[in-house]
Amino acid sequence: MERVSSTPLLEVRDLTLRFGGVTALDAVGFEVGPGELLAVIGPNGAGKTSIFNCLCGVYRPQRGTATLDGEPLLGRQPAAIAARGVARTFQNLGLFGHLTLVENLLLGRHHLMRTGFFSGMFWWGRAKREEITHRAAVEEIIELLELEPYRRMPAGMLPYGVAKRAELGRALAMEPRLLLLDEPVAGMNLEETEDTARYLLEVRRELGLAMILVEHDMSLVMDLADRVVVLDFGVVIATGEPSEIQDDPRVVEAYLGGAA
Ligand SMILES: Nc1ncnc2c1ncn2[C@@H]1O[C@H](COP(=O)(O)OP(=O)(O)OP(=O)(O)O)[C@@H](O)[C@H]1O
Repeated sequence: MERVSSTPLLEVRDLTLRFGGVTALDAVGFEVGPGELLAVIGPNGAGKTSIFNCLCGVYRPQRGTATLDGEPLLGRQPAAIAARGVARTFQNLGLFGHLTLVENLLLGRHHLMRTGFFSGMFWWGRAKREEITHRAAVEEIIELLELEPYRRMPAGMLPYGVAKRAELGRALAMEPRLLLLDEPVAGMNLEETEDTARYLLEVRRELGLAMILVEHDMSLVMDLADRVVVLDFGVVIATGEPSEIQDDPRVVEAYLGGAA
């Protein structure tokens, strides 16, 4: 498949993260082009989630760089990284259970809101206009992900597959430039998995968003990814298009080794 652009949106170089004696990431490097969907795969403990935690500012790697459109990401606070356009979905859902779906999506836009509570009281005209804009943006996402029937339902009461979709919606509400998807189909049945693949393709088609997908479901990875990075014990052992990766002996070995 043709690469989307030659200028990368995200460039990760030499990323190295250690926990005591454990090297979770060892000089990891990869790029994501604008609009590209890059999958990161590897056996349990290979370091996939650690990459996300570094990119989001949760972990501080000992070495390496990560730039988004040339701007450094590492060393910043998670909120500052989110404000620069990196959004993430969580394996175990990052929704507030007692808030409705719409409220959760509005919260996702918090960093885009310019009117605080007090200025909202005094400048109600501007605050009102701002709220209308944010609600309209949220409604567009609800429509895109076909979440209309669940708008007013507390997130904690959503069926699992719908909650995962709402989680995707919360991340999209942040208007990211790069979306990090952490096992979006974990725990889903086949039908929910196929639905999720369809929604991800739709998001990509409509928004042209660059994404990194960490996922154990190989058929989803092979169907959706433009390129795949394979990690094993914190080291990148292969990078390529899905068809190239599938037959790579190092990849087969890493997976068989993991399963043995
Ligand atoms: N906070 C931490 N403290 C200590 N060790 C950690 C921490 N986070 C990750 N590790 C270690 O770093 C390595 C990589 O873990 P990571 O969770 O990134 O792997 P993964 O590929 O996402 O695994 P999985 O597929 O099981 O989610 C593992 O050896 C793990 O035990």
